Amino acid sequence: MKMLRRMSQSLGLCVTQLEEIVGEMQQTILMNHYPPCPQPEMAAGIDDHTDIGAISCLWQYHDVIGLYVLQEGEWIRVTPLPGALTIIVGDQVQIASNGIYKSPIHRAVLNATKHRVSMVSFYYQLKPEQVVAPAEGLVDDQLHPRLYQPTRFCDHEIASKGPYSMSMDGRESSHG
Ligand SMILES: O=C(O)CCC(=O)C(=O)O
Ligand SMILES: [Fe+2]
Repeated sequence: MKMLRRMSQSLGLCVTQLEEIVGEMQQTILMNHYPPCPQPEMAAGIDDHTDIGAISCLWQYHDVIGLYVLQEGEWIRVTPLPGALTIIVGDQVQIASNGIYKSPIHRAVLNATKHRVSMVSFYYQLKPEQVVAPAEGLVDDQLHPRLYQPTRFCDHEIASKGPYSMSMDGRESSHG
């Protein structure tokens, strides 16, 4: 996957290293429909979570805001741009990059008056027993201690209690 190759290079790793660590991937496409709700704060869209796979590519209908990302304790709106995809780093890339790339906590909320549609393409391990660990070149004893032990994708999935995760920062999923 081209994106993982560029990310690998940006970390100073060899071009295919992230792909090798993450392993062979499969893709699942999910369509989300959020009906309008006069009191959006009273309804659940998709609760706070991180995506457990490697990378998610999100398309959202450009007219309706609904995706928020948690950054330094604040929920930041992700404004959809016509024709653009939003790329969400998943837990596996956070592990492989030893925490340099962050798998952001995000949520989707309902709109008071408009329908919202989004489509997500999740890329994640084909083999559930694939072991993912931080790239050796990103770990050293002084400045960059190992943040994650080698973890099988299936164990991470169980720890996350399903396809959505809150296990990266020790919080539990309230989703699903
Ligand atoms: O609908 C959205 O904008 C986000 C959906 C999402 O985060 C997900 O399905 O994992
Ligand atoms: Fe998500």
